[in-house]
Amino acid sequence: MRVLNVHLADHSYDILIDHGSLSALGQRCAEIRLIGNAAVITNPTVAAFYADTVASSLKAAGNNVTVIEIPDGEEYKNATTLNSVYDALIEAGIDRKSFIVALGGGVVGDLAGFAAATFLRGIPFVQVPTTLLAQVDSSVGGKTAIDHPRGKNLIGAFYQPKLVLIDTDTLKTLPEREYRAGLAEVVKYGVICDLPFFEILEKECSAIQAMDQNVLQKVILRCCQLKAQIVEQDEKESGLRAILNYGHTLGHAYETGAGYGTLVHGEAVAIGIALAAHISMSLGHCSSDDVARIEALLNAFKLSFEPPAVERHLLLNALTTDKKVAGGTISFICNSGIGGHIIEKFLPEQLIALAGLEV
Ligand SMILES: NC(=O)c1ccc[n+]([C@@H]2O[C@H](COP(=O)([O-])OP(=O)(O)OC[C@H]3O[C@@H](n4cnc5c(N)ncnc54)[C@H](O)[C@@H]3O)[C@@H](O)[C@H]2O)c1
Ligand SMILES: O=C(O)C(=O)C[C@@H](O)[C@H](O)[C@H](O)COP(=O)(O)O
Ligand SMILES: [Zn+2]
Repeated sequence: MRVLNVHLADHSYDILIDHGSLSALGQRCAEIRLIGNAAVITNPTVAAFYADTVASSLKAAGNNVTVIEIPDGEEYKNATTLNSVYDALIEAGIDRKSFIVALGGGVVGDLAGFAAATFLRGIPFVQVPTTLLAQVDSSVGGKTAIDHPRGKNLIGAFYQPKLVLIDTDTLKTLPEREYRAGLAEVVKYGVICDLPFFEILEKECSAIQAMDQNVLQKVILRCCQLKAQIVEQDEKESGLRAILNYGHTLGHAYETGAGYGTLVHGEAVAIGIALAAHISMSLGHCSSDDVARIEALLNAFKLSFEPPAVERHLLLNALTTDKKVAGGTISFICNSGIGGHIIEKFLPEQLIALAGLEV
């Protein structure tokens, strides 16, 4: 098992990376004194594969377990679903000594995490991520949220989990499209802060796509390490943490503009990364060779970065609600070469023009 601690004063926690570890969840929770009533929040797709294992493990460790299913899809990461979760938590008698388990991808993790942050003004929660994207990114760092029709993750809280348990075996049932989407966030880490890691991704591209356990676990560990290092320095995104938003400014605009669920998050991020790389080049922050390498890696992971046709006003609307907007200007994350970052500021209209999306 690979173990990584996220050091955050009085709310530090472990990330446990292994294969076949789902059945030890109850024991791992008990080790950090999470025992009593557990509410497992998941969706029908994930539940069909893993809810029994998780519920049995929690019961064997002495918990009463309630499984709460929410509909599957980004289009349900909203206030209506959140309210239905609050109803189910009340119905199940969940109290402040209880805990929530988020079993699923980033949609379940973000919504269940926000439910945990707000229910009874905050109860403990554990992340059990079952997509690659959630294992390398969304389960770590404490961003929890629901979407608003006007923009992604507009209602949320910074609220850290008590534990992240990553069982890489769960990826065996993940659709290929979702696995590929997760690789976009993996590429992000290399581009913004780790050239040697980017080079490993180039070299190990086939092994990663074949889900070679050893290589895969190293990749997940490296992503979690990089994210943890950034979050430890700037938990609530007053500065540095914004670099984790590389590829997301325009990516989120496409994800929202195309309609939630049309592009999955990682696909939108791949589009955003390619656009950010071109903008970085036009500002002199990287070379055309760097852009070609970034695009080649996205291509190698079969990630399309061709932006779909989305009307300009929809992109602009989404950009104006981005959480990085302050005083009308938006902070935009550029890559500096490969492995570095620079933050620029633009008006949303300028950004559309710079990205060549005027038509
Ligand atoms: N909080 C953060 O820091 C953060 C970071 C990145 C992304 N996000 C958010 O995460 C969300 C995207 O997450 P995602 O890519 O995991 O998508 P997702 O949660 O929608 O999961 C993708 C699909 O895979 C299915 N699935 C999940 N695990 C499975 C498994 N093991 N086997 C079979 N099917 C499985 C799901 O039911 C879903 O249909 C977005 O809402 C995004 O905004 C949050
Ligand atoms: O953890 C972060 O910080 C990130 O920005 C990670 C992103 O991959 C993730 O998609 C995040 O939810 C985006 O945050 P937002 O603040 O732009 O909603
Ligand atoms: Zn993301």
